[in-house]
Amino acid sequence: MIEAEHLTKRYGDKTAVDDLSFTVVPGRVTGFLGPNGAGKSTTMRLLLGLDRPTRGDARIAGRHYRDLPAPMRVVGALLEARAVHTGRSAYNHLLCLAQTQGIGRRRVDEVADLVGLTDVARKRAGGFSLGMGQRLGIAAALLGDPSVLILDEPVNGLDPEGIVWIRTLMQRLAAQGRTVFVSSHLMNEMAVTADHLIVIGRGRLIADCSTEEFIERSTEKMVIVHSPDAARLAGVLAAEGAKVAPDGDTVLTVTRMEAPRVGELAAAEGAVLHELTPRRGSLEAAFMELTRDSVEYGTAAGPPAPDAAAVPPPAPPGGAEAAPAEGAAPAEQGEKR
Ligand SMILES: Nc1ncnc2c1ncn2[C@@H]1O[C@H](COP(=O)(O)OP(=O)(O)OP(=O)(O)O)[C@@H](O)[C@H]1O
Repeated sequence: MIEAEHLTKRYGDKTAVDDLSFTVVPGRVTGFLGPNGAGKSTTMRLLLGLDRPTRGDARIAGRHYRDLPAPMRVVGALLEARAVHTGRSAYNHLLCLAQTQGIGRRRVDEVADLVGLTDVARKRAGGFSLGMGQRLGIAAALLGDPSVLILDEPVNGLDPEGIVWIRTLMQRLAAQGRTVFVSSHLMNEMAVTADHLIVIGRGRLIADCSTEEFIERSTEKMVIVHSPDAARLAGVLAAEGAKVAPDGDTVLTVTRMEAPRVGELAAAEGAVLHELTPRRGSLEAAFMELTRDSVEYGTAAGPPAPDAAAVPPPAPPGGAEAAPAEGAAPAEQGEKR
């Protein structure tokens, strides 16, 4: 378990983390989200004892990081900054880390294999691509077979195959009963990876809930209807309280009404349906909505519009109402700044 209690970090006048309290429990992947500068990396550094809180407490498995007797066996971490000895081979990098904690060569071979680095393990880590570097960092995080994983942007630099691989790995580690705490800016990826979310903005807690609840809280569910009788159906649905936005002659985006009810009304009207698809809002749209006031480094034009699934279509003509829509033992990690 990871626990933050009234965690606060100030750098001069800047409050990077502001009275943050949350718990990350085992058995699920918990996503850690927030706009740029929200305080995610600082929080992770505080958890890992790389920085001292100004106030509050951060514990892993019930202890401060510095009090863990064999930290790598309890918590594996991948932080954004890469901290490898560039002249050393990947294998030797892992071996050196392992030796600091009495971990044997067999485990080094195992993790190199697990992250798909066996073929290049003897190559100089300094020549690694960003994606290979991430894999090496993840291998280092896993060395001690820890029950807690703290991963800062692990997907960074990975190709599509690598992204699927890390997603599957995180889900497998959580299913084994481990605590997996992962930050990312890739909303589509988090939507399919994280069961639970902790969202912060300007160092403060914005949400601590399931991914599904987070999306439902701030986006509207919608139903996409394809029908050759769309115009007639739009009137019927709007009269029954739905918000209907036509898209061309045959497509309707319906909100404020569930798919079964749309189907029933279509049947009663004798309207032919070619498609009736319930669609939930996107995590990206929910994130934009809930963090709107916390964006520190926004552009003058504001954040870009969320994806189509959640964008309100234009007002329809005629009648129908418009719808809205490294592992390294952290001590091995370099300072981010
Ligand atoms: N060592 C430091 N000295 C001064 N300010 C810092 C330091 N570390 C972080 N900050 C500031 O604290 C705030 C939070 O930074 P942090 O890197 O934790 O955010 P983040 O959520 O990880 O951002 P990003 O998503 O861009 O990586 C930022 O405004 C940052 O400039």
